[in-house]
Amino acid sequence: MTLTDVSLRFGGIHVLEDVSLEAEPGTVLGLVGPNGAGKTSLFNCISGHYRPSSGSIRLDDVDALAVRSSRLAEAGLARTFQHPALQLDATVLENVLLGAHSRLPGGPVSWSLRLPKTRRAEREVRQEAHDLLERFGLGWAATRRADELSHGLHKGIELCRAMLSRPTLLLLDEPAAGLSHGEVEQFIDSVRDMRKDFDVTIVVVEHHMGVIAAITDRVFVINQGRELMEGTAEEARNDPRVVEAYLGAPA
Ligand SMILES: Nc1ncnc2c1ncn2[C@@H]1O[C@H](COP(=O)(O)OP(=O)(O)OP(=O)(O)O)[C@@H](O)[C@H]1O
Repeated sequence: MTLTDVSLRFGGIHVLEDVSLEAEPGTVLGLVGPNGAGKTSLFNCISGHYRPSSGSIRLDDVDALAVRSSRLAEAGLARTFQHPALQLDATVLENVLLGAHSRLPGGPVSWSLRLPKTRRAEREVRQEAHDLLERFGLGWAATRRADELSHGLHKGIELCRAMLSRPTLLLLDEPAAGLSHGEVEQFIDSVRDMRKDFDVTIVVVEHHMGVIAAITDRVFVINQGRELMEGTAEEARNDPRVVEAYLGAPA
């Protein structure tokens, strides 16, 4: 994924100013910065929820700004949200299966006719959904209604749903927020596990610097809509400009 000179304005407010960054294939890039820095807005630009005022966004060889946002999943993009958006009255498995919509052959007509091709595809994605739930420690919850489960488990379900679309680029928005200590450990293990077995590039917004240090190859620090620095998590942690941006006073 490559962003070049991405700017975003709402009226007179400059939310992002000439942001350029690159996530190398197969790596994990952390996007960090104080509250209001523009991290979620940048995610919204990549996922097509916001249209930048200028600049370019490329996902591999796809010009993301030339594709309708509803088509970005087919181009390999998946994301999770700060507050998981689940169908609360559906089961965990049904929620995860929603992630497969961009992969299934045919349209609504072939689905309603239940053609052999669509039935076979449905069996395959069900099996994959079960495998993902097992992998992320949620196999036991497959038939439970989502509203019976905790916030931490909702985040795990959302991650399975995103992975079922077989993304090449996965955007995670504050995946560790509101998780218990044990759930944070499980999340870190899940990301390490995903890196081994899936060909996916991950960009993660996260305030929990322990998580950032544990899972990222590089971090991009943003402040007031602009790049502050880029480097390893360790370099960011020791950079006086970053400390100042977070604490609001010279280091
Ligand atoms: N739709 C919008 N209209 C107007 N201003 C917006 C809009 N979306 C975001 N902003 C502004 O853009 C700035 C950056 O917000 P953003 O949510 O991207 O920051 P963030 O770094 O994700 O913050 P946090 O860590 O608190 O989630 C804020 O000043 C916010 O008010």
